[in-house]
Amino acid sequence: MVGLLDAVLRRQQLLIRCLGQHSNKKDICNTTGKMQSLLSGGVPVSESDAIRILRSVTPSLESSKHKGQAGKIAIVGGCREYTGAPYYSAISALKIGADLSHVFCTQDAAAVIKSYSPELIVHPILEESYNVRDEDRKAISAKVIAEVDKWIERFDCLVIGPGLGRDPLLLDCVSDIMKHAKESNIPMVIDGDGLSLVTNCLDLVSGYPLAVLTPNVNEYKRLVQKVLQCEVNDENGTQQLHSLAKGIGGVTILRKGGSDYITDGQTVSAVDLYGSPRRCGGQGDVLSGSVAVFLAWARKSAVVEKEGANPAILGCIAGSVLLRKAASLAFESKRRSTLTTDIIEHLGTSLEGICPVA
Ligand SMILES: NC(=O)C1=CN([C@@H]2O[C@H](COP(=O)(O)OP(=O)(O)OC[C@H]3O[C@@H](n4cnc5c(N)ncnc54)[C@H](OP(=O)(O)O)[C@@H]3O)[C@@H](O)[C@H]2O)[C@@H](O)CC1
Ligand SMILES: Nc1ncnc2c1ncn2[C@@H]1O[C@H](COP(=O)(O)OP(=O)(O)OP(=O)(O)O)[C@@H](O)[C@H]1O
Ligand SMILES: [Mg+2]
Repeated sequence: MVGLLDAVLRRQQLLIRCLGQHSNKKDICNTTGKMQSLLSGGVPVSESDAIRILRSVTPSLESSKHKGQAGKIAIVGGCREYTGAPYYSAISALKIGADLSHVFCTQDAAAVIKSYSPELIVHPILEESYNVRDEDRKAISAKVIAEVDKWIERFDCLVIGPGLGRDPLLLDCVSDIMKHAKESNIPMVIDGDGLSLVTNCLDLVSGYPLAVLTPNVNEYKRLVQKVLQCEVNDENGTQQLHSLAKGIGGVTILRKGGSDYITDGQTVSAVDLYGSPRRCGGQGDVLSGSVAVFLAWARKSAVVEKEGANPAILGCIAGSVLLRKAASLAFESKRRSTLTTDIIEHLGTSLEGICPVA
């Protein structure tokens, strides 16, 4: 993989981070067969590279391990309007192999999310403005952060934003949660309404290498406008993505779309393995939960601890590849009626196909 990255990225004078053995450019073009769909300069991750990355970060299952060692993930999201998004993200984390998955959401959302699955640990602690008198806002914010603080150090990764909504009081509380997570060195995957919060307050993530932003087309456009003060330009797409990551400062960005582009401001990788033509809502939420697990696993893997690879990049590549494999399997059987819940049902078999349990 590294040889290919070198060959293509040297043109852009980007610093390459080494992950292992490389195949050559021709092999990778043949494997993906989609070079023309990539932004110029984006480096496609071949199927064999993807498999190597997934295997390098996925931990073995051993009877000596205790509950929690395979990952404790928390989703901050879920409000009156949206209960599906935090559920998709949280259940995906469990289906991939995390041991515990928590959801911090509003009271309205909590009972609904619990009813989807007994596997999730749901904390009904967030508050929206409509439910709170002005004079109580400060006390409510303090209560929310105190509740989250009881747990935060135990988590291996937070996902901020799936179905969070845009209520100002709620977003103020989530800003505080993010500040505490940063102080405690907890990785954060930021998606959906979390990205709207971050776009309006870049300080929440800037300079934090354990932050991963996963914008869709709209979220990316708003980030580019805010940070680079220009419009999205796909003619120069790789360079623009690179500039965006640099502009925010030290975060990793996964730009979602027909191909997923991933950068930490140094390398730009592209995942364009075939997924599914169904664009049902919720696939980005599955991705956020998946990236959270793989990022948490990657931090403890030899490729990060001994070779110094960036766990955020590995987590993004692994999450993107697995989602696409699962979407492809779901589409094979469900065709036009494929839904996000069908894709979630294929996460386990997709990972088992690549990293079988010994
Ligand atoms: N079941 C649930 O609970 C789910 C809840 N979710 C939660 O919803 C919240 C808001 O997230 P979001 O993604 O809907 O908001 P945003 O990015 O503003 O997009 C809004 C509009 O942009 C457009 N549009 C989208 N893609 C486009 C494209 N490729 N190219 C062009 N246009 C495109 C499209 O507009 P339209 O086509 O309708 O005009 C779309 O409707 C957030 O909390 C999220 O987590 C979701 O996770 C889904 C499952
Ligand atoms: N045109 C496409 N072709 C193939 N795969 C795509 C395409 N667009 C998105 N995807 C895949 O779907 C995943 C989710 O991307 P999407 O742009 O739908 O996110 P989103 O809008 O945040 O989703 P959500 O509905 O969960 O909010 C991406 O990781 C990507 O792999
Ligand atoms: Mg989304």
